[in-house]
Amino acid sequence: MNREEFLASWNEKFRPQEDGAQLPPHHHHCLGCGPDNPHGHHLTVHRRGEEVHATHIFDERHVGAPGIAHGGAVATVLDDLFGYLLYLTGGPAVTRQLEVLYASPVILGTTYRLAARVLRAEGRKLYVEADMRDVEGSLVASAAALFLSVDVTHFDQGMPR
Ligand SMILES: CCCCCCCCCC(=O)SCCNC(=O)CCNC(=O)[C@H](O)C(C)(C)COP(=O)(O)OP(=O)(O)OC[C@H]1O[C@@H](n2cnc3c(N)ncnc32)[C@H](O)[C@@H]1OP(=O)(O)O
Repeated sequence: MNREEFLASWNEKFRPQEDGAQLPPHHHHCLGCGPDNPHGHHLTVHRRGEEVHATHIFDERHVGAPGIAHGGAVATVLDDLFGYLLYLTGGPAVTRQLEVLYASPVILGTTYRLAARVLRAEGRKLYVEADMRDVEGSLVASAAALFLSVDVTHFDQGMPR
């Protein structure tokens, strides 16, 4: 994606989102949610009140130990889900610090439910937390992160020169 395409989608992404709405992917090749990334998780995320929710099944592309999702893949999904809270807070931010607690192995081919929320905002700082549960409601992973809001020019650093 070039700078012009990225900026063109900016206002559309950060418009107010109704409760229950499916939220837009960060961009089409995003590892967490981009529909056109063949290696990606293709997360589909909805607003539920002041939270964002997703359902996810890890597959063989995400394997760590046999039959079990790689911890980095789990962190990717949690980090990307945090990125959806930005549609509720209204502007871009990036992960400064991410902590993941792995409570149980995440089994490939199994459905998990994820939810994330903002704990508090202090100036540019956004403190967020998320949990991932199996369909019975048992916690399998949780995460806490600090996001820092950035200006759109932050993303110039990754644009082709
Ligand atoms: C289309 C939307 C795009 C969104 C996509 C979301 C995708 C999912 C999320 C991601 O994967 S984001 C990608 C991974 N993250 C990055 O690439 C970020 C890389 N890091 C940076 O670019 C810079 O470190 C960053 C912009 C985050 C911050 O640099 P700054 O120079 O702007 O911040 P600075 O170091 O001055 O810190 C700002 C404030 O935060 C404070 N701070 C920093 N780290 C802290 C910490 N760990 N705990 C508490 N406070 C902290 C710091 O003390 C300071 O406080 P004060 O304003 O009060 O002085």
